[in-house]
Amino acid sequence: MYCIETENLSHQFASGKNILDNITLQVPSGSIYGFLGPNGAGKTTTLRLILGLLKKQSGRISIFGQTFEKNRVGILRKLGSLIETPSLYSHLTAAENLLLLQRVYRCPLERIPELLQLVGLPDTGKKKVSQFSLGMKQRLSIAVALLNQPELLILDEPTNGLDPNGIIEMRELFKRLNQEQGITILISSHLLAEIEKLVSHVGIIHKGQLLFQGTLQDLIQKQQESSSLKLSTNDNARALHILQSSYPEAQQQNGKLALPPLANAQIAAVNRQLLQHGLEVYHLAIEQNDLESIFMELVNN
Ligand SMILES: Nc1ncnc2c1ncn2[C@@H]1O[C@H](COP(=O)(O)OP(=O)(O)OP(=O)(O)O)[C@@H](O)[C@H]1O
Repeated sequence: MYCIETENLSHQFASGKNILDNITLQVPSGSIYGFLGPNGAGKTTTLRLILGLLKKQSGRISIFGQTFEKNRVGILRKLGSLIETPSLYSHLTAAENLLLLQRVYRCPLERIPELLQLVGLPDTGKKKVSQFSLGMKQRLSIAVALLNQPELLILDEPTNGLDPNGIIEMRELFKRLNQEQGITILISSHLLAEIEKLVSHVGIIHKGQLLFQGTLQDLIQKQQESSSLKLSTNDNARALHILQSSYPEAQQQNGKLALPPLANAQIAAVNRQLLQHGLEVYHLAIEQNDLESIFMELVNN
């Protein structure tokens, strides 16, 4: 069952250009779904449409199995979000900010110190939000998003402005919320490396088109399929000529020769063949693209 499902979601701003083109997003219940794409890809626009912050032009959006337009209030009650700049009262403290919303949501008062502890802001006391760093504001905004005990969290680049330690802490927090409280999390980022240790599912968007959607495992599978046997010798041009008789797909790549991934016996045969032709083999190894290069490959094609 999908917690969020969009079907053929398209969007244009005044320029008339399609910013989103038939996006069919499927976020499984209980997942941590990484929504990835470079700057300007259309991530925020998609998330704003899902949250009803932008008026939908075409396509279908369902959340918790319900059509968004028909069940807006019920859906929003079970959802927490952090989109773009957090809206906080800068002349109030962290606890005062939460207190205001605690009254709106009518949740227990004890939830405030609990949440401040959870997001790593237990000691800000009388400090006003105007004196907070960007990272502290991000943490407080996450506390705000968690106040109504949501079943679904939608977070747009939530680690923006955090230092490396803060990023790790946030990642741990999101993991805990997912594992211990079963909260489904949709999180956007332009850096795969930042979320690959966190997510169970990935969607990759570029220029308004969804280029890939699947489990992280599916993406890793893609990575393994794109591995290659790399070698270098004292005369790569001659080695290439020799190898192309058995492997026509062999090619030069960044100063090395690249062949499809081979089994050990075939690798040994390649080595023997080159030695028999009097070549010196300096390097012979299977190299895997890292996930980041798979992402860049998808985006650049
Ligand atoms: N209100 C708007 N009016 C016109 N164009 C807009 C508006 N909002 C976004 N865009 C354009 O839509 C495209 C997608 O923007 P969006 O903010 O959704 O991308 P993004 O993937 O979230 O990027 P980033 O990581 O930089 O936030 C961009 O080309 C942007 O300039």
